[in-house]
Amino acid sequence: MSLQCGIATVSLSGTLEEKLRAASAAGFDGVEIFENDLIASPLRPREVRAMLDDLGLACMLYQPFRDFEGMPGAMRQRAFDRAAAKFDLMGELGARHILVCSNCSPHALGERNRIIADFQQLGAVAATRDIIVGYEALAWGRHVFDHRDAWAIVEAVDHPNIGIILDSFHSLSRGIPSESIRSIPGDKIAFVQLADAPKLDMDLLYWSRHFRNFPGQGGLPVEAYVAEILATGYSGALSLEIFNDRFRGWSADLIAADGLRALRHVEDSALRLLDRPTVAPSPPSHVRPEFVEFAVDDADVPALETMFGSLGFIRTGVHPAKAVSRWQAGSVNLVINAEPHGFGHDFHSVHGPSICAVGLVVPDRDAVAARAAHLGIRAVDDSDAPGNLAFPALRGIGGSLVYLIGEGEADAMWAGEFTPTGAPYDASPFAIDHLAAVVRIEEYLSWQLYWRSLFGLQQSFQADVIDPSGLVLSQPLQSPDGALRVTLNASEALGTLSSRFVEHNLGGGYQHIALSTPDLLATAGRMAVKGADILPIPPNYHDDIAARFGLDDQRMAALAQANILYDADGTGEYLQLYSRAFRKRFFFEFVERDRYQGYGAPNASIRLASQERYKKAATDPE
Ligand SMILES: O=C(O)c1ccc(O)c(O)c1
Ligand SMILES: [Mg+2]
Repeated sequence: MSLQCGIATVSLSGTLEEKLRAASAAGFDGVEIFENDLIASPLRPREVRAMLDDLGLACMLYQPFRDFEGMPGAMRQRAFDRAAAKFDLMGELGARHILVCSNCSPHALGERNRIIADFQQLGAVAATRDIIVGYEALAWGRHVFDHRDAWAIVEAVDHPNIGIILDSFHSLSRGIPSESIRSIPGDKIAFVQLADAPKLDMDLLYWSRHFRNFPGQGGLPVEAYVAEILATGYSGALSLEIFNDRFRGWSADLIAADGLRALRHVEDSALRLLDRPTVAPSPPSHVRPEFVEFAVDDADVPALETMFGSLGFIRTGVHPAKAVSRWQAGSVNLVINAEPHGFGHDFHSVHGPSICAVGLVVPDRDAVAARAAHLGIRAVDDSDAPGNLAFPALRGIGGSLVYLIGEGEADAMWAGEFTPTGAPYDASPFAIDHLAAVVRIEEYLSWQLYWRSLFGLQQSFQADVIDPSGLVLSQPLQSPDGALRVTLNASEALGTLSSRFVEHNLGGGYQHIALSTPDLLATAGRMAVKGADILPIPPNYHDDIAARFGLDDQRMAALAQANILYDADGTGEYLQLYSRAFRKRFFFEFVERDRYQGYGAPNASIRLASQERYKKAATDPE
């Protein structure tokens, strides 16, 4: 079962025409016409209707109609006159449903019987025009600000043309229990608007008007909210109503495509909560990284091999016919792709030396591919696939690829692609801890939705990191068992390392790979012997750590000498060491994680300041 999908025009950037085209191109069934978008448009309502018909979009809702119920004296008649004018307009527009949001006017009377009587009278007018009026409790309404009160009113009104409109933001921002929806019969729900939002402690109106985002991009329990709505038997549309400053400043087409993905995802999750059949396979129960592929050219290969070797990797395989090699340490596989043709080459031409693909192991790769298709995530077909890896690949961050490898298929893949070098294999005991990507600020929420909807990753708290040149946002995402961790970083400030990366790379991409090791001091010692190029950390930092955590002098001296960063979260400890970047692009982090759940956020600004010192180093090749 799938409900119709809608989006409010206020969610998208551009003119009304651009908004409608974007909604149609993304595959929505209809739109909510937001009044301001219509008022500001040169198109007359009939022309909008014609355009909607051409685009195959329904006009699902006209909204908002403000300050209607409980108006005193002459203002009451004005409210009814305004309503009649809007009903006329709806006739031209082809809209059957209108949203009346709870009154915010200081003049509004909170008298319940008056409010009920007003809606009964409005229902009578609406009935003559076959219009359905939905009453929405704004979280900041003057007298009605809770959907339970709105429902009590609608129930008492008891008119077939008056229903309730549920908007997840208004309910969930106030922490109203979603179970309260159970008492509403599905056919009294006139319409459903969905929005998520980051958890912020903020004035409700400001939070709603600037920070809403798509379900699956924020921190509100929208899935359970939708499950309660579906359980009522509601059969109308699910529609996105997002007020977000970044959405207003970004491509309507990209935002609309994300919106449809978000709706499909939230409906799928809600059906799963209800144990009902769904259209798409579930997110994989387990996902872990198997390899990271680097696109370089011939000239880069010696330097990259020197870097990998100095960090403790060993070349264990070479492709029999291609300039492709496999490097291993512990369970980590790195692939160097310097082929003069194919995907890696094309990627390098655009982005320079960079990470062009990651390989992820999942229990059932066809199921993940089918889920991706349902979510509108593009698969890369065989003809443009790099090399001849016989695995489905999906479009990933910055145009890189995500290879899907079935559980138990990796060994055959390596054996089929690479001739072993026979190099003695006593490499460092590394495992991939996390993949750190940097994306444009406008795409920051988009990539969160990608990882959450497709792979079921969960978000933890966003860190605000201070780069010497501005603020960087960092959002960790991880699979429920912690086997795949991704951090997404983005910055509005032009000079930050994140922004410089996006600029040099011509778009987002993976900036560093964090590898875990059971003994970071020993690892650092081995790297020092091999001449690894490590990011120096200033002594002031270690003086502070010594004072803050009371570590003993000997241990502190060893960490300082090895340029290791330290953090503790009350449960466990986290040690971090960074390589210098390769050609100012990507770098490695090495971590020792002892029951610690975070990513060393307090150290990020120290690391960024240390990297900043190399920003303009004259000796660097780029
Ligand atoms: O912010 C507002 O005023 C507003 C208007 C209409 C809505 O449906 C809504 O949820 C909020
Ligand atoms: Mg709303």
